[in-house]
Amino acid sequence: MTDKLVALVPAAGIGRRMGADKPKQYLPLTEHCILGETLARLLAHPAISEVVVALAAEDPYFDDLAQASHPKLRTVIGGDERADSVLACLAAVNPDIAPWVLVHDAARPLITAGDIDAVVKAARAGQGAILAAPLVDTIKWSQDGKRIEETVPRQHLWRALTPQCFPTGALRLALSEALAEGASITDEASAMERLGWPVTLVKGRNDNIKITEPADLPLARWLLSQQESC
Ligand SMILES: Nc1ccn([C@@H]2O[C@H](COP(=O)(O)OP(=O)(O)OP(=O)(O)O)[C@@H](O)[C@H]2O)c(=O)n1
Ligand SMILES: C[C@](O)(CO)[C@H](O)COP(=O)(O)O
Repeated sequence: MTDKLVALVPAAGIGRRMGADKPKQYLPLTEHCILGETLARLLAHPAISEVVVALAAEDPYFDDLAQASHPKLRTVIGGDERADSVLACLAAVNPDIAPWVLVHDAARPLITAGDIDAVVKAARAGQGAILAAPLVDTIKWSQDGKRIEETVPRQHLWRALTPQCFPTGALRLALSEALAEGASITDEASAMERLGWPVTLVKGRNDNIKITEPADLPLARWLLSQQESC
């Protein structure tokens, strides 16, 4: 891997669905909180030269993290939506120096070096790639969330995960345009898809969960113990 690769970490969310007394990324997980564990893994990866983290304005927690003063780490102020936070990170990256970025949710602390390598390799072999997981359940469509309208074929459906790896300049353009046009953008690939950009799917590990609700915390701790015994 030759070109400089910068990791962008949106970490400015409030964790509404977690319903804790602080944003979920600061809840304890290992010896680190969720964000600390995510950053420790990204900072330890040899292909990642820098990590840019988007934080909420006046975040009172970040400075207490062990990783806060790491020389490879920079912080920016995030925005109202995840895409605004990613765009704020992108504004801090020079595409001439770092032509590729790797966007990874703070809330996915179980990311492994192997999955990072796989998505970066696929991205560079094409024009961008994301980790994803094929759906394994039978899928129902319901308008009102009560009565089933139909069963949807699942064979072409995937769940988008992170990291997602794209050329820096193209991603900045795609996100800026999408937000300017009021599109709902919940991951980087969806901004690139709007421009007809080819995005490669890379099957990721099942343990790369996004910690979203209270039950995800004990699950994440158990998955972590299984990674440690691998
Ligand atoms: N304005 C926002 C919203 C989200 N995020 C980040 O985007 C990632 C994925 O978002 P999600 O898991 O949905 O986190 P929250 O938005 O905090 O959760 P909720 O939707 O339950 O409030 C998280 O690392 C979160 O901190 C962000 O940087 N800026
Ligand atoms: C990017 C993402 O992690 C893909 O699964 C996810 O879309 C971000 O979380 P959100 O709940 O959609 O903001």
